[in-house]
Amino acid sequence: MKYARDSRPGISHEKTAQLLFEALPWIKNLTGKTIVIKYGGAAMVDSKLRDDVMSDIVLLKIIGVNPVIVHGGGADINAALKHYDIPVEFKDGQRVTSPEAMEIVREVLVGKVNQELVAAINQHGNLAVGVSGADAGTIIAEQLDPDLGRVGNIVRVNSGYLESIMANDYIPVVATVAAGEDGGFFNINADVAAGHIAAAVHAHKAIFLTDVDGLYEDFSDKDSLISNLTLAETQDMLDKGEIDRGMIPKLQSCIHALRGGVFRAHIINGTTPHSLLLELLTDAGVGTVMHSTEAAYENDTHPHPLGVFASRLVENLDE
Ligand SMILES: Nc1ncnc2c1ncn2[C@@H]1O[C@H](COP(=O)(O)OP(=O)(O)O)[C@@H](O)[C@H]1O
Ligand SMILES: CC(=O)N[C@@H](CCC(=O)OP(=O)(O)O)C(=O)O
Repeated sequence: MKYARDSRPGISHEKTAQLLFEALPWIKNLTGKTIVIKYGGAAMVDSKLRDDVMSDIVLLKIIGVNPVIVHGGGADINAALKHYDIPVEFKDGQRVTSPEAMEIVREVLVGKVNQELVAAINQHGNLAVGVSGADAGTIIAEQLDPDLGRVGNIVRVNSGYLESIMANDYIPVVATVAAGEDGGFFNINADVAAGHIAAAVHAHKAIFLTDVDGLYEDFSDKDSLISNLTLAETQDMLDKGEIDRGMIPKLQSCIHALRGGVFRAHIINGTTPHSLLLELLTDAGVGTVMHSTEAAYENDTHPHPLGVFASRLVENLDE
């Protein structure tokens, strides 16, 4: 015999139902669309969090979204380089990559992080396929700058392999090692790769999961989190030179993606539990959204106070 379940502590059945219902227009809008999710090393703080992020991506897949995961692993690469006594150095968010460091980058990104993410997803059913950017010439690169060593500038993305994986209903998980035009491998910043891949697969959205809540106008002022930006405003932020560290390639990639046809780019905190679901399936949203066009900017009501779901629902169902 079982007794009736209590509702969740502090949340009434009505509120739970309301929150579930709120997701409906967002699900309707996202079903069938491709979304590129960049999962950065800064948000891979532990295996529990990583597994939660992968579960959220499985949920998105089940509701009909086509996710493409492009992952980093900068923190793991740093640890491995230190282990082998190889210097760790960055310039404008790009790792200075000697040929011996490139070997470690491949081992960590393709051999470790990629397989761990694939395994985490496949616990929910065999949905994920691991891909190195060098596979099927998916990412082709040339040397970006001799001072950066084996860091690649993306020459082109051949999206056919990724598209065939999605067409067969699998989730591609991409490690950002590129095939070099010189026959070697190149290290590609995962933000940069995500922006190029998003444009190449005609993604509806590109979402960057990191360890901060989004883009701050002034990173030292925690009250300056920006919720919405136009493409021009995003470019302005970069041009002003006030952004530094890992945020530079992220913004450059958002701009690349938006100019390449992606509708919206988001930066959200991957260390906040279920931030992907909160950003994609609730009215309130949680991070920074950059819009490809003025119309996209004008039409967005993010962040919304909870409670506008009803008008949003009617609006979306009428489309
Ligand atoms: N204006 C800014 N707003 C938000 N983050 C910023 C800003 N300027 C610099 N950053 C830095 O960018 C970092 C995110 O980039 P990074 O460390 O490369 O993360 P990931 O591994 O997720 O790519 C943040 O932790 C923060 O220190
Ligand atoms: C050229 C370059 O900087 N490549 C990056 C690739 C991994 C990455 O981008 O990882 P995150 O997303 O965790 O930062 C690196 O070597 O760290």
